[in-house]
Amino acid sequence: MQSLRFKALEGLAGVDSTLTEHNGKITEVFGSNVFTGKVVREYLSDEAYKSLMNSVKNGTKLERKMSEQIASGMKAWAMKKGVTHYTHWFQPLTGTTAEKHDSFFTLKGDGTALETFDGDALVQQEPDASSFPNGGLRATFEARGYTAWDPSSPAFILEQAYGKTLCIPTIFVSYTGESLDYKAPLLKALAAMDKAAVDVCNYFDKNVTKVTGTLGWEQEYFLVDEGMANARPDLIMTGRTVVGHAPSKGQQLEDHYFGAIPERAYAYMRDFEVEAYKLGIPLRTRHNEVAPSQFECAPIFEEINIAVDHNSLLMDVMNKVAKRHKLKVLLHEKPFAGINGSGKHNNWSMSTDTGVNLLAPGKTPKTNLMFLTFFVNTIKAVHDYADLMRAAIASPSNDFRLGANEAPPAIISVFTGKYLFDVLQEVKNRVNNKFDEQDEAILKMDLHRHIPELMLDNTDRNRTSPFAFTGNKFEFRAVGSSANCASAMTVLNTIMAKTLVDFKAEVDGLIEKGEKKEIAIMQTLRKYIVDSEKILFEGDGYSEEWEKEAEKRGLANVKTTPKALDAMVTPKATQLYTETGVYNEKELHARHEILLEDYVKKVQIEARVIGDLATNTILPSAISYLNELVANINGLKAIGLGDDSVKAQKQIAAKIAEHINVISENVQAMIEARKVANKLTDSRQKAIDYCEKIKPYFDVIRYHSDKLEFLVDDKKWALPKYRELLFLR
Ligand SMILES: NC(=O)CC[C@H](N)C(=O)O
Repeated sequence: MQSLRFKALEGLAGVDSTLTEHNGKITEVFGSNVFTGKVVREYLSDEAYKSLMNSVKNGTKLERKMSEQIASGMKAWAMKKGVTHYTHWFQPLTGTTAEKHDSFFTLKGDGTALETFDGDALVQQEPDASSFPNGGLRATFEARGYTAWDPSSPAFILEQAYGKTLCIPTIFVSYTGESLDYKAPLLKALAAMDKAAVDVCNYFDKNVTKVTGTLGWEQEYFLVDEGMANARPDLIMTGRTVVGHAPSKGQQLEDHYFGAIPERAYAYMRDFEVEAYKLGIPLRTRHNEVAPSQFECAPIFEEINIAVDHNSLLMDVMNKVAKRHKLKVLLHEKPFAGINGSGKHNNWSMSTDTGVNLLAPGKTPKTNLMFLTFFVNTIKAVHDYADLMRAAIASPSNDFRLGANEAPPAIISVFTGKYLFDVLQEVKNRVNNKFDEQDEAILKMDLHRHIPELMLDNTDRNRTSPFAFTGNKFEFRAVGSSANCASAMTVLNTIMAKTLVDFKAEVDGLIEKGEKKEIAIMQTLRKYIVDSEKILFEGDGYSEEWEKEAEKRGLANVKTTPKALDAMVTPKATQLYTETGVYNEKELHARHEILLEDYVKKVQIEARVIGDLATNTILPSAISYLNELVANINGLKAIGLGDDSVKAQKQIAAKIAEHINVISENVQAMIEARKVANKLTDSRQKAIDYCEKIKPYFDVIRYHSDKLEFLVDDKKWALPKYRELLFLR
């Protein structure tokens, strides 16, 4: 029987990349499936509209009467668009989105069939949630979980080939109120940051009443022909290739980055973009990324909560649309060894309701000082809680990516660019005890005039930095491509909230002692710069010198997830999260537990896939070729040829036999190691065991398998090769 690999290779030629989707203006479709803007006005009474807007802006609870009206408006809108079902749409800790559809259809007591959707159904639902990760928060016998409407993220309609569903973004909490999803803590972190930042803004501008966190993510991904992906059980089961000999040509010619987009990928992009536009996801850019078959898309930045929802939604849409194009989209951080992995760089900033981006250098001395305040506080926050930033991006898949191929290392540092680095030094050197308001120069530092220099730093930005300032925002580059941005954003906004609260307390303290406000701010900023400057790093994050230097500076370099997660449950983290109200202690421990379990399960699945592939795919190919060689060697000898004539074949046969042995032994040893690890009851210890005792087998098995791939007759190799996966489309 022909192997799937060769069927897939044959099938490739028949792929049609014609573009059939919407080709008109984006504005014609943008937001057409979202209950927002004009349609909300159209379908709601003035009263309901006002109370909804108020709830969106200030997080106030909606009166029951209002939610009835809103539900009825939403239903009318959705039904006009052909929707039959609705669902609460949420983001449990599985890493994917969740939906459970209910129809509008109902039967009344007298048998009348009606379509209904009331306020209760809008506001709260009780999905049977026993099977979501909960880290011990709920026993299965009391597994009730609630989804509750988040009015700040608009409802939308998901279109599938056979129907349309009204989706209501919700948070997901346990019966006892603990959060079980990504969104609930994120909303709390954003509220904490808002309050703390407004208080600090008011030093400079009394009119500021709200500060919103903003996020612009960049989604990197790979595209592989579906037929070929189907012939790689590792890609299907784990999202990455666990074996694969390096292709002769990889990314060394640097010819893919920003190159002409291949027709098939382009058709796919256009198609998912249109779907995204309908959902109000403001995609703006698309391009080829560095690795062959790697691409990126990015939207215009949005309010964090919405941006997070949009990214989760887009990942779903990308998966679905890929099917139509007979493609498989890989969102894994490192689908292919040896070439670039995929990140989801999170561009983060904060902006005021007076229209000021707090991380953009201002035009006047006053706004400059405000910029400097938020800039330095961010650096201080990252310095003080670098371990939590590391934990926020920890996942088994991101572990493969960090530290190579333009992905930052595990050491958390901040890149400011030379100009601002010098400004910080200047503040440090000039703001001393004698510093007073006479020192005009420093208070009136004209950062705005230096924007060209800032921009230069920005374009020259450091690709090895996990957290880089890029002119008017920070780019958290360490976030992985498959991650839910909420993890990174919850941490960042929480640590920002806490740092700003402490900052304000210090400044107020100085003011109470009679210090002038600007001087008090400057002095506190100087202190913060001194306290946190060891986190600043402008050089090559991959270099050995940096590893050594970072160690000298006392910066952590935690390379693996199980240990990186320790940071979540330290007394310092507990204090941070309880003080800011983002997690209570129970929730924190549950989350830690969930992430450890997730680690174990994912590494366990990989180990199984590697064992399976080695045993029933790789070794049989090698043995079959070995049989041919042996037959040939015997045949040559039988016709009277001497040892010399079979020399090369004997060498090849010996090598193949050796690789077969090593693989087989290691698969066996890995299974034994798993049995030991599986008996451990402590999740942390189990995760560490999986990381340190089981994962090392992956590399050994892979090494020998890749050698076999090189030696064995190409026709006998069942798994599509890197050169095919990466270059044929
Ligand atoms: N050019 C780039 O920004 C590459 C980034 C890289 N793919 C990463 O893993 O983050």
